[in-house]
Amino acid sequence: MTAAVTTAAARGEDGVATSTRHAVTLRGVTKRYAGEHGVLALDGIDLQVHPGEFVCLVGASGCGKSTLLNLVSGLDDVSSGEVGVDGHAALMFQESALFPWLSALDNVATPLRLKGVGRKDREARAREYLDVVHLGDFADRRPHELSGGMRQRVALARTLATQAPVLLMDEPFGALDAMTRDLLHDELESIWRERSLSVLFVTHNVREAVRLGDRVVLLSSRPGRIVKEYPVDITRPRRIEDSAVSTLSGEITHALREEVARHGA
Ligand SMILES: Nc1ncnc2c1ncn2[C@@H]1O[C@H](COP(=O)(O)OP(=O)(O)OP(=O)(O)O)[C@@H](O)[C@H]1O
Repeated sequence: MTAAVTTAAARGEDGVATSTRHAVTLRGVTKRYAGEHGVLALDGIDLQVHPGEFVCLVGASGCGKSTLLNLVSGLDDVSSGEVGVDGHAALMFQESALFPWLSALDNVATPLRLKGVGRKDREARAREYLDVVHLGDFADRRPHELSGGMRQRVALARTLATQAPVLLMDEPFGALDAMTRDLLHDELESIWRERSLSVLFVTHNVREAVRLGDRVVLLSSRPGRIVKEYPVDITRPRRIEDSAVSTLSGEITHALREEVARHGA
């Protein structure tokens, strides 16, 4: 599913709004889940995404990547610190979670319907977004009639239909084969540039992070803390197999391995 939130200003732990100049801002964010053992998922996260920037977040399984996106999207609340989004943010998941009984067109039109956009308008706009992801000829198909890659394209079109300037992407291509993923990297990159979006993209795949990101942020094992940020100064367009992508991916993977070993995960 796609969750869209509007956050005019940062939300602090006390619920008091403060202004933000970045697309996404996290200041001293800590998240502890309630329960008998009170899992500390994130600890003291300071992170900004600049307007128009593509930031990738990598880290070991369970380090709190999804938790961080949920906090930014407003699906969950911080335990302390503050999180802010300048405008709207839309969240896209690994599993497209399309409504199986709706056509591709109606799936994409759903956020517009929820916003109260009339039928004719929302169908015209949903067609436009399906064209953006090259699925204009598949508007009437239902999810089970589409491949995994096509379903993720529909989910991407639905996320874009929210018209959010900030995209939060939680392993959106994790379940796809390498070739399809490669195509979707190209498509996402051109959509991001054409629409000047700000993207916070979570992945397990360090190469994917270096292929896509302006910056890669490495999180430690639980509790998630920022270990290091890597600017990616590799000229675009990039290919995942480029030697410069391999070299930086190797460096980040080495740091990630050390991090995992330190925590005995
Ligand atoms: N609702 C919850 N209640 C209690 N603990 C939770 C909850 N959601 C997540 N956790 C715990 O918080 C930690 C961080 O989880 P999260 O899903 O954010 O990690 P992740 O980095 O996205 O993991 P993965 O890479 O495996 O998807 C994990 O230890 C997880 O078990």
